[in-house]
Amino acid sequence: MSGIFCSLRQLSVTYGRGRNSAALDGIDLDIAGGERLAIIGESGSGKSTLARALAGLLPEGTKVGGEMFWPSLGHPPRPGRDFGFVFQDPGSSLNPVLTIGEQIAEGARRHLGLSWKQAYIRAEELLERVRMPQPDRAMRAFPHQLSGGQRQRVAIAAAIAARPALLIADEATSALDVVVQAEIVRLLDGLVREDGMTLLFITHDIALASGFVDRIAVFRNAKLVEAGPVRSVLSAPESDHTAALIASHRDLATPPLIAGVLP
Ligand SMILES: Nc1ncnc2c1ncn2[C@@H]1O[C@H](COP(=O)(O)OP(=O)(O)OP(=O)(O)O)[C@@H](O)[C@H]1O
Ligand code: NI
Repeated sequence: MSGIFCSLRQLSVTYGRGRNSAALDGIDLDIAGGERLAIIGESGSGKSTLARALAGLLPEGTKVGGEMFWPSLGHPPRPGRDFGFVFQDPGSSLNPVLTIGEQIAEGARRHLGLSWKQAYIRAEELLERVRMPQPDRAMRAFPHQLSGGQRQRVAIAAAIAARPALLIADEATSALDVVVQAEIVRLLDGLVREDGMTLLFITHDIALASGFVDRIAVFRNAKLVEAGPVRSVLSAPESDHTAALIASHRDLATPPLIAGVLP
């Protein structure tokens, strides 16, 4: 897939009641179909607000200005169908009283029009794709019986069950230890490549993102500071803020990371 997947023009978002400062202010950004785009920024810079705006998940009473275009979809994305969301805490997206199999199958059944039987077969295939150990047993397990990394694999399987065009990972690896973090990043990278999905990888960790994304967009105080290919942002950042973010990760300067940590 290529071409523009989504165009933002002067997108502004102000949450309702008692807030007069914008959470996003005049954002111009194009997202190409099939690209892996990292959204980087400090806490409160507006990263999750951008994800919610794209997904149409802003709370009621939020003021939205500017325009959003979806040239290839032709309509705003439908939750669960056109995009999948993976959050920091899979506990919040997984239902504690449903088996892993039930929750993954539900999305496939509803959005792809499969029978329960077909949906269960697809759910087990998805658990294999996210490299869940013993997928047949995992189908019958409940979320609390899994480790944090395994729950995140399940959340990813559920997010891609309906073959979305866009996958949004919002701090999806932040709660995991570095080894599991690297595994989940490698998994996401493989899945979006295989399926030609567009990936929005939201993180405060520029080093982690730089290892596998195509482009980086840096946010600060509701504004887009700069956006560009990983190499140019890392080697010649336009803003002092980006330079400072890079400087705080000395290991970013080492060639293996720039060349990609993922062989
Ligand atoms: N539901 C909400 N109602 C009111 N204000 C909100 C709401 N959600 C976020 N904000 C405010 O909007 C601004 C941007 O928040 P946002 O969650 O987008 O930042 P972020 O970059 O994702 O931060 P973090 O890295 O901590 O997740 C912040 O000032 C935040 O307090
Ligand atoms: Ni956030």
